Amino acid sequence: VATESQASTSTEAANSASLAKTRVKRTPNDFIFGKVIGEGSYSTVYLAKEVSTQREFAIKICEKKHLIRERKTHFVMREKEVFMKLDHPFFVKLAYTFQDSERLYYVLTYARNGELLGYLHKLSVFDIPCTRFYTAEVILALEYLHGLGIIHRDLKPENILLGDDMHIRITDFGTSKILQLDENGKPVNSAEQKKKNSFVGTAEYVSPEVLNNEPANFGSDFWALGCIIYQCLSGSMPFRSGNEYQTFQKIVKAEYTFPEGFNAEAKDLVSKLLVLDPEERLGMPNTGGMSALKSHKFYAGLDWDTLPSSSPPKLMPYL
Ligand SMILES: C[C@@H](Nc1nc2c(c3cc(-c4cn[nH]c4)ccc13)C(=O)N=C/C2=C\CC1CC1)C(C)(C)C
Repeated sequence: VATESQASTSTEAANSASLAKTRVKRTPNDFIFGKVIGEGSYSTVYLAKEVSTQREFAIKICEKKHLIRERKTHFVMREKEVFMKLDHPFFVKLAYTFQDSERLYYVLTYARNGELLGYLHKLSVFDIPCTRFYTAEVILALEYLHGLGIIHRDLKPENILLGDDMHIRITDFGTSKILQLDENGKPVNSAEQKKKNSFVGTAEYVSPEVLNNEPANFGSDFWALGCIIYQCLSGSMPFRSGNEYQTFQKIVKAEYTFPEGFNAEAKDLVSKLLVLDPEERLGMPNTGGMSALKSHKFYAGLDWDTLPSSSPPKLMPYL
């Protein structure tokens, strides 16, 4: 009996030790820092290698003094809150966080194949299969995100990264909004949720309602999706203009045109997303929700359920 109980205590000891190991806080010395892979508005993201495992990560570093001076602490808190909620293959994951006296460190997935935008610039436009595939992955990501009550609010090709497997990894949640949902997954209609936006997205992708200083809603992400589909197939942005003011004038009037030869099904889809009234955009409850968006003829024949495990189409330059 003694040996048995000894055995069990030693296994317990081993388990709790291994548990403790995963909980032990890392320090900057556990990593070798490499190139800067991106600058956020109050942070820098570095490529880094974990010494003990040789695994590569993206590490976001924020200066505490700068955050406090710029009153951005709530942004990093919100971002961490969002990352802790996310558990889906199409999003960058937060592996660990730690801090030293001056800085906060966020250890995140390194999306080895970089920004979708990089491929779009290299190829200038995507063909129909690639546009269908990658925008469908964005739709699945939005379905998951909105299901958690989270609005991305700054969706754009720079924030759609690509993993080793060439599936998407969406990132940059510093400016997301978390809505409280009722039992049917609908945003609760509260004063808090009607609060004005403390943030405006990137000019070319920002929605009319955000420019009119109305609260962002899930529709704001569908507007950005419309801009992204247009950009994948045309190589340019629907509301691009000489300067930001002119761009905003076009957005609030949903004033844009399609280039010659723009795919007809995609034209129909984009025209149902770039709609002034957010409630009337495809994907919103009034127009049949996510299932209506997923059954649009542009995605005819696409198997939504196997998408995350399917092999992505080759992003090929036109011959
Ligand atoms: C949009 C974002 N850009 C990026 N954010 C992240 C990357 C990332 C990687 C490349 C890349 C990889 N290979 N070549 C380029 C280019 C841009 C990246 C990554 O791997 N892992 C986590 C990231 C972000 C985590 C999130 C907390 C900020 C900004 C500019 C805000 C840094």
